[in-house]
Amino acid sequence: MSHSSISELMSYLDTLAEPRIVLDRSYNIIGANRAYLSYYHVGDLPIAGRHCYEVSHRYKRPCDEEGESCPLKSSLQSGQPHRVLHIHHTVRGDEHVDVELTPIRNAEGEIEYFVEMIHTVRAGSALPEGELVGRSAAFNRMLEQVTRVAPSQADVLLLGESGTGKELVAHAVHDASKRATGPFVAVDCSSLPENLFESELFGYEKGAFSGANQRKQGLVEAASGGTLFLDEVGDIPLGLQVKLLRLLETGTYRRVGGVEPLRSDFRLVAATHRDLKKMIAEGSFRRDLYYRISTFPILLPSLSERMEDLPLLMEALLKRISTDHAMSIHPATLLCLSKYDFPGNIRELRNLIERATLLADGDVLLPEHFPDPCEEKQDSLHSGQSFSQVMTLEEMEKSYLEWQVRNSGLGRRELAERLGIGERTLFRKLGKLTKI
Ligand SMILES: Nc1ncnc2c1ncn2[C@@H]1O[C@H](COP(=O)(O)OP(=O)(O)OP(=O)(O)O)[C@@H](O)[C@H]1O
Repeated sequence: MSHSSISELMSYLDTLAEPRIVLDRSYNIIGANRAYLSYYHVGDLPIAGRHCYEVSHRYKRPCDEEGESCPLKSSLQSGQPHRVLHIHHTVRGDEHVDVELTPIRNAEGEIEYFVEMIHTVRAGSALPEGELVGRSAAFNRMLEQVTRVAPSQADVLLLGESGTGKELVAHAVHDASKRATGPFVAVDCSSLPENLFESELFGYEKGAFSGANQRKQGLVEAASGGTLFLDEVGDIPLGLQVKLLRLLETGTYRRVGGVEPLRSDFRLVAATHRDLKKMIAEGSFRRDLYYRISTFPILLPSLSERMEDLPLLMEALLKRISTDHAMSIHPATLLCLSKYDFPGNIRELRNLIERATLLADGDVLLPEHFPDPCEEKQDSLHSGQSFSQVMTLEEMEKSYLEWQVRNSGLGRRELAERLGIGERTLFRKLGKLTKI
């Protein structure tokens, strides 16, 4: 591509409101549009010639060498455009962004440059101020799927253990869709008794049964123009599954006691913590309904699969709990909670934090305020027993650091300083909490 064609391309990219850069095959930035320059900390040095991973991530090496997927590498290998969700350092702090790379070929058909398009993702947040927060690889994979499916009309099936955030994700799908200004109607299928299910969902006509003094709108009708969220869809009794299937197939339903077929235009987001395939094998869930609702399944990670998010989640949940003074979390608390497996996931974490804020007299949440997960653990190094058994130097170092975090009474910055290492190194050495 000639110099003048690059300038023409750059002047076109300058007219666009979202950040764009042109890269060569070696991650060098050839040019950036105005939106990019105002969105990222570019400093005083000229942008041309700097590496994309340095400006967007502050990495010293390409993303794939830092354990992330690199769209440039994927695009070079496949010759196709590539899209990934990354967290970038922007002027507003760390943000989830949808990065799309499109290869540009020269006259010989070889890839010479790439245009990188960056869209901010508002569905999730890497900062504690957000609603749906997270920054771990497992969370980012889930958010990437939300970002892909939300703008489409496709029905979504959210699969995950109880308390993993299925309702929050259903909201995020709705908010990022074209129906965002329409209603979001949530139905908890597990709490609806079988005899009320139909009348609640489809409504009823006056006189349909004794007590039906006037016509009542059903939830399906209320969701028209928006999203219908069927939580615990696996709990719908078999007899009613066929009625739901008919509604989804034809878009029509009848009020209880009504004859006229009615139409509702909603997008379905269903969720369950059950294993629907196993239920099909056992005969308690209809196969045809499963295929109808599982167009786009999204697996929500359990909290134990995204433990790097623990500090961020704790901070976010603490902000939501109203206390009369600001509270903080002691590093020893983080350490002990990081070893707990949270069967109740984020809901359990929220409840534990709420209880801890009531138990704490001061403004720091200590392990003793989390009695169940943090009950006294055997501290081998402390008791001196460790020296009678051989352990690797790495294990020894970890035990020592854990003991210091628990017993030194120092904050994490101070402790790291006294140990002569950086804060991140301290927590990396401690194991799971790699991204504190
Ligand atoms: N990523 C997240 N960031 C912040 N808060 C979260 C996140 N995920 C879940 N929560 C919080 O955890 C709690 C449980 O979430 P939610 O009710 O969405 O879970 P669920 O999977 O729908 O649970 P169930 O299956 O029991 O209905 C809520 O208070 C929610 O705000």
